[in-house]
Amino acid sequence: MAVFTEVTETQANDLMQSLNLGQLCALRGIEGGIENTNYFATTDQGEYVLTVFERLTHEQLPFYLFLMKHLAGRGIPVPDPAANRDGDVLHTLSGKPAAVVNKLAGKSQLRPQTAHCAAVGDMLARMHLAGSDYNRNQPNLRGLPWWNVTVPVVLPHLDEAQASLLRSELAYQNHIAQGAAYAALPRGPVHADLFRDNVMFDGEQLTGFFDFYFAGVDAWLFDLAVCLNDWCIDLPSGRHDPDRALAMLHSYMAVRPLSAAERELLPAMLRAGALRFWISRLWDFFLPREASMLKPHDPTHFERVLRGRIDQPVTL
Ligand SMILES: Nc1ncnc2c1ncn2[C@@H]1O[C@H](COP(=O)(O)OP(=O)(O)O)[C@@H](O)[C@H]1O
Ligand SMILES: N[C@@H](CCOP(=O)(O)O)C(=O)O
Repeated sequence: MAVFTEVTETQANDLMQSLNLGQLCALRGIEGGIENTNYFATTDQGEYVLTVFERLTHEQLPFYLFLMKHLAGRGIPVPDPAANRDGDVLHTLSGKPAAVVNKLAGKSQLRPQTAHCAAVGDMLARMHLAGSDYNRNQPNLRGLPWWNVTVPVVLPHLDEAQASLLRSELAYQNHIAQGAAYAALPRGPVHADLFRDNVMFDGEQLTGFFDFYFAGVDAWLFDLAVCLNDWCIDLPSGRHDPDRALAMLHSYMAVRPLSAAERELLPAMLRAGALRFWISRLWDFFLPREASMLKPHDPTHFERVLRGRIDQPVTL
């Protein structure tokens, strides 16, 4: 269970009251999640999610929280951070930054069909367009500069074949990032971690995107690639699933057609999306933070996905 920081009922009740969200009835730590402490907080007015941020700072958090507010205000189904009477959406609990958002309806669809992939593609494109006039700027903190710093830290833990793949892929991505096609990619706020466990569905109806705490300004195509790598693969092998991928791509492109540079770099960004999560999973696995009962994700999954993207590039 990912409760790194214990929150008492008195602390939670005081926070809910300061946000005018009513009297606390129940507080329950949420299992799952690996980054932050999350609680479901039920009051006499509704159901909310209280998050204590374990890694992100008071300086970084306004970018994410106001992005969610911006998107919610434009009709994208994302959690809307609650403000106190001074308009602040970032609060403090036990000396750490904290926020309260509305609880989304629905549940995650961990075995998605083409209809779910199409719904994600459609909403992802709408979210990109809705975020294009967001006025805060923060890079994707898990982007290329972080890969360059983190790869040397994890390399000593790998066998020679893995280390060689990791080194060569990092070199390839640095090369791609210096090219003209990469510079031409349309950019804006991206979710950057829109895995199956960060989307809610009611049947085939998409009810929300959440967990924006890896968001940042980056290439929109990178966001799409991260989704394709998680939603549109055969899970055991990591192999690309053409039916689900085309469903996602077509519904994305029906809202926002891809540019020539995006079509050209789709194979490279699929590799980048796999590399990013291979590195972070290796980092979590070999250099874990202290946490109660934290279960790191399997890094070898994204090693397989990356090898698949290199051996069988996916083109449009
Ligand atoms: N706004 C929300 N509405 C409904 N459930 C949520 C919401 N935010 C988080 N959750 C639940 O909490 C779990 C963990 O949240 P998540 O943001 O993924 O944690 P972490 O940031 O630690 O990875 C999710 O899988 C989901 O079940
Ligand atoms: N999606 C990432 C890990 C981030 O965890 P989340 O629970 O915040 O989505 C992965 O699968 O490696």
